[in-house]
Amino acid sequence: MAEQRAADGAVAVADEAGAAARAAAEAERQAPQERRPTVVADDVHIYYRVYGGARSRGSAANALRRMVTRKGGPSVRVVRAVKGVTFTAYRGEAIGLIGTNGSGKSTLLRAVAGLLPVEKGAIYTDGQPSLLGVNAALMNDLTGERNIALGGLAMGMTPEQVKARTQAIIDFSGINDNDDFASLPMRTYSSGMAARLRFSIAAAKSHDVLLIDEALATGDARFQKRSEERIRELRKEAGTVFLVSHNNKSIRDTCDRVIWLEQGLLRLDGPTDEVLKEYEAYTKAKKK
Ligand SMILES: Nc1ncnc2c1ncn2[C@@H]1O[C@H](COP(=O)(O)OP(=O)(O)OP(=O)(O)O)[C@@H](O)[C@H]1O
Repeated sequence: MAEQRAADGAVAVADEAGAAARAAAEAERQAPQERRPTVVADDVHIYYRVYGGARSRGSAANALRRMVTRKGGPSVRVVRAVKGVTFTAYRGEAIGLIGTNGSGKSTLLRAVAGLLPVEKGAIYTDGQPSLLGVNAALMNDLTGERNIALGGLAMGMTPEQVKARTQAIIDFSGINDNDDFASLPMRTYSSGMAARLRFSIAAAKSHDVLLIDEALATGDARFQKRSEERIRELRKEAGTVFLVSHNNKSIRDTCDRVIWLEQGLLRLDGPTDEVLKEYEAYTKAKKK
């Protein structure tokens, strides 16, 4: 009997422990999904160094003087493109990056993608960020189909996955709407068609962190709508999307949070409507 009670007690304890473990697992499953950081930028500074660009040193006479006197090295001018930006991006967020020309948006995006080093501070990412810019490298002499294969493989798809998705990518891009352009070299595409193909290749895969630079601005209205829908889907697939754009409507339709950069500084970071309201007032005042 005593043994039976002990056994019952053990079962009860095991049940309790099991319930607690299940509750903890459930809490862990829910909580991190809601607020799991994917990109942390900690006081990020990014500088460009332009060689031969220093003021008052560029003339031929100055170069000759330096050669004769053997004084002074090659002149270097430092452009401080991003100056101490801090933010945390979470899983499931779509974040718009806005700011006037030269404010540092593309630079910050390239640094998040790991394509530019940071001078000071640090960027931490969970997962592999993929940058989709209008300049994303595809081969002009290869056909659209070959570029889809190359792009897909470069993003880590298997050859089978590439094969299975090629038609869907062509259809999404709309490059074959008027003729069979997929079998022609990319140099025969208009800039809008090429940008659409780049977007379609990148959007064919779900990304941990997808970085989009102005891609939506290049397509026509129908393609913009399709790509906005796809961005919403990518968000649901649990990634984080960053979108650099001068098109406030695209930002409004796609993003729930906006980071506003101005002259390399983070000016505002918050809900889309609030930040865009301030930004629109700022750009209006600047125009006057
Ligand atoms: N390769 C480079 N070498 C030197 N300076 C650069 C280089 N690329 C950008 N910059 C400078 O860095 C600053 C930020 O440029 P960036 O392209 O990040 O701005 P942006 O906000 O994306 O601008 P836009 O809206 O015009 O695309 C600018 O002052 C620009 O002149």
